[in-house]
Amino acid sequence: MILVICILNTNAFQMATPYGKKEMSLRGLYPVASILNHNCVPNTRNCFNGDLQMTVKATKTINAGSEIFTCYSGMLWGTPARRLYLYKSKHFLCDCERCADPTERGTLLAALKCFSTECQGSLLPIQPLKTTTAWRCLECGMRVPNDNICVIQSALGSLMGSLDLKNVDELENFYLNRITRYVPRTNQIVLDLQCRLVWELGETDGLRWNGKFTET
Ligand SMILES: C[S@@+](CC[C@H](N)C(=O)[O-])C[C@H]1O[C@@H](n2cnc3c(N)ncnc32)[C@H](O)[C@@H]1O
Repeated sequence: MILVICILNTNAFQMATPYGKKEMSLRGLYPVASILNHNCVPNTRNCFNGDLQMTVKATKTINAGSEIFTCYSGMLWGTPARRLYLYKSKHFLCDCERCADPTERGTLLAALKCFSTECQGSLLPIQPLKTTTAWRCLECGMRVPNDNICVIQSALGSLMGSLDLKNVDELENFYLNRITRYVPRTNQIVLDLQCRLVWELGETDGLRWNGKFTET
């Protein structure tokens, strides 16, 4: 008899929270859960107990006969980031409803600032399921070729890579004073910074939430 065991997620997954110092990188073998297909709006979430046993819990009503989905990628990543990750690590291009919606259900997670200096609008992919799609400003309609978008995305990646994520003052300063010069507040980078800051300010000794973290 051949027993086939699938690895649910070949990437190290994090216990507790991806932002905390208590995080551990582990790999797990979960043969039943590994059967689940991916959707960017999944109807389940994975929970782990202290013995690392996994429970798959429904997050909404799942009618009989409907497919049970998990999410292989980050839930708060924008469509280009999710699709690239899924393609590189799982070898498929997701074409779910969320990926097909340029606004991602109005969340604008991948939005970039319009290239026109007179415009305050957000750029979004015109055809998000096409990897080389041009982007267009929701406000002024300006069309930007995909190559130019890639340059900005790569520069943002380098900018984020240069940040010391453990330095709360640096993170806070970057969040309050710099990042929104480059991307709209809806962008996944802003959300990620907010989550990191909430975690660090809430959980680090001496940095308890004290009104220091204020929106401007
Ligand atoms: C962990 S397996 C999932 C179970 C697999 N569908 C099976 O039948 O054994 C992961 C693989 O399933 C496929 N897959 C999962 N979700 C998908 C989706 N939304 N669209 C296309 N392929 C998907 C991809 O080939 C991916 O690498």
